[in-house]
Amino acid sequence: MNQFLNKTEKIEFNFALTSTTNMSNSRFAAVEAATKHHFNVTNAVKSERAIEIYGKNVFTPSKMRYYLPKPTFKELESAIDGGNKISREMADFIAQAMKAWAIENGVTHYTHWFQPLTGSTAEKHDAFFEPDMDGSAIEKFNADALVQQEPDASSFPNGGIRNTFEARGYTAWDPSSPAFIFETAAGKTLCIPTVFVSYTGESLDYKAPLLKAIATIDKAATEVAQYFDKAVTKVSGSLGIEQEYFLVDLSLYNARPDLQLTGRTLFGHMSAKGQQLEDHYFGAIPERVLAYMVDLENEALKLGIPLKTRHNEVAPSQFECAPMFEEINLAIDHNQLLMNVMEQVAIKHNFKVLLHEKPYSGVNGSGKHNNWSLITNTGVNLLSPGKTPKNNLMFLTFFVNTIKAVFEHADLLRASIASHSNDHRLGANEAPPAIISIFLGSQLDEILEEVESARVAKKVKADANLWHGIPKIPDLKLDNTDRNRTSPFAFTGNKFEFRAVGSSANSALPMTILNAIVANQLIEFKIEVDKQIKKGIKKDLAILNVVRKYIKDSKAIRFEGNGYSEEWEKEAAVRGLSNIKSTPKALDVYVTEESLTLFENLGIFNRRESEARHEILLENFFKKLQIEARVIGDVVTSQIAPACIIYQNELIQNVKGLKEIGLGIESYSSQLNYIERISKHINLILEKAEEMRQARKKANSVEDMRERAIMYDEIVKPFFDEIRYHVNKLEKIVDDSKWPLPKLRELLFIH
Ligand SMILES: NC(=O)CC[C@H](N)C(=O)O
Repeated sequence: MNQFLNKTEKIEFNFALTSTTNMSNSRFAAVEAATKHHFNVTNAVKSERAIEIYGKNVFTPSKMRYYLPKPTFKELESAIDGGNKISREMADFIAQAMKAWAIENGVTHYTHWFQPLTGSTAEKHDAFFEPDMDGSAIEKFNADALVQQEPDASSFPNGGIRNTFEARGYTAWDPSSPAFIFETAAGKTLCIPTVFVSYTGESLDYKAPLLKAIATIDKAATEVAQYFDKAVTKVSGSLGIEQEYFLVDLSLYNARPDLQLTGRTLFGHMSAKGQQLEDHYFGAIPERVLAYMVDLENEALKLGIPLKTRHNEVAPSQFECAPMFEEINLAIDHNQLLMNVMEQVAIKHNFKVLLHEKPYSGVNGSGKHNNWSLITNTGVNLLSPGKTPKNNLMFLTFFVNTIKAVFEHADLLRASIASHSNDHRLGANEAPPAIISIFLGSQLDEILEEVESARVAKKVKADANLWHGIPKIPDLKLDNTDRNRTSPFAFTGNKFEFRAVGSSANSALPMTILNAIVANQLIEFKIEVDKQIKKGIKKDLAILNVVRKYIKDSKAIRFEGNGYSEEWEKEAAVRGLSNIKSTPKALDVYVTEESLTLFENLGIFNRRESEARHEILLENFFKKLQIEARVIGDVVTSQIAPACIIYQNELIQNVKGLKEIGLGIESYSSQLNYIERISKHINLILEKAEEMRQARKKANSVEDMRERAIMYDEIVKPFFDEIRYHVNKLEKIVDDSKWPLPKLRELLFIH
């Protein structure tokens, strides 16, 4: 019948459905509002032509060229390309150009835009406006304002780095990521990407170490690439970030304190229909969601974020967007910015975007798959099998060095993706497990077997032309390579896909670690190869010898099978691979002597920075659990238990009435059973909530941050599922009209 109604009638029809229910219940008010939102999809949003709006709000090189004197522009270009320092004088020119461009575009304020260790981005706006001596006003922005600002470092996570007497921190301009205009209904702000460091120079953000890792891998990879091609003078990482997310109606979200405060549902009986029919993945995008996506894409494109792909993901109400590849630092800035834009645009559509890795237990979680590769200044993708045998050896070199790096430092990669929220996702419903392994695909797996075999070595030695001995690697088409969703680190034809990264994470951390360990591996590789060359072994053979050795050494990390299976967990243990399931323990590796030395040698983190970061991550972990525990306590005592008691009282009245009119126990035995069950579950949730509070108190009394985080994980967190279990039982028996929280079926299916 629905299909014959027009939109207004549909809305009225739906009101009629809900109006019989208890409207004083905020859940039903939310359901009603969500239904309205569903039927009021705005048609005002239209896909704009990408080539017309792309980069409109970005101070791109072409805009700079327009605003800058020619020699200054040339100087700036080579400074950015070569990673050289920009002089004060040049910075002043750039500041003037930026100001002119921004003001012409209606911008009133500017801000340094940085990525402190809170996980979100930070900004502090200043107006261009300044009063002049004569009582009028001018608009001012100069090199000082562009290059460096001084936010108070003590109010950001700093892991004890700041001295009590010196709370200052500095943000410093990152010229390799272009300034952009962030536009909201309230106005426009010029945002200048910056790093954030303490007064004493230690990094307090995600970007500074990433930039160091990028420089380190550039140097290490360039030196190795020069074995094959002297024209290579620079190697950059490229990154394509797939972003998974959930959308939930804003009214329903606002009626769920758990979603509001923790980003995930802490209670909720699974909807009878979830993802079991596999009918959502790649399905037709719901109209309201498509309107959101189009709006998001328009805004992202204006900011120079090259969004290209959109689709439904596996779980109901789960979606994905993905941009084209970009240089790593830019890709990460864009992803951070994208997450902000996603939230901003969602509100306009009465949606809330959930970036949490596991908003709903029982359906798929969300990842942020990081597709990483290395590209030379000559345009060669070092992880793409080449057309010539010589290129094949180059490919094998970088491919095998990456595998070896992951093998040697799997625990660091595991730590780089560890968070309280990703703990719920790893190993649950289609997400990669906590065991780091690499999937290569059968073709490449076989090729490595062959390269490793003595047969190839003999052939190569016998053949004057070394290249002919190396097995030919066919031109791999992306679509031809097999896929393995169960692998945390999968090769996909011309790049590695680090799938274990969580949807809410800042990719800078996993990318800092990945680039650092691969750089370190390449440095070691070069030392070994050079040693052999010195001994008189031909360069190509020396390379092949070390590659073969690495293939052998790193075998244990390669796994082609089902990463979800129990057998893999057992086999991984036999192979000696770690399976660290909880964050506080996964983080230990950051402060082992080996890691401290590694990061120090590579110039990425000094000891103090590593230790501070470790502490910040632990603190963040336990605080997030602390918030979840508090929300659970509040909701069960002030919403769930009272609602259940009201229903229980109705049942009691019913039983009394039936008794009064002379009916026997057989007429109200079910009611009695319900009354008892409700009492049992209410008592349990209230008791458990109190026990959980005591456990929290105990954990809070522990000084050592690691110990405290572990206690939260081991003695507080287990209550969450226990309480959830009983709440879900109650949800099933209590009168639907009295249930105070929007149910999962409503959260997942009204959009
Ligand atoms: N289709 C997919 O790729 C599922 C990925 C899954 N959502 C994850 O958490 O990584």
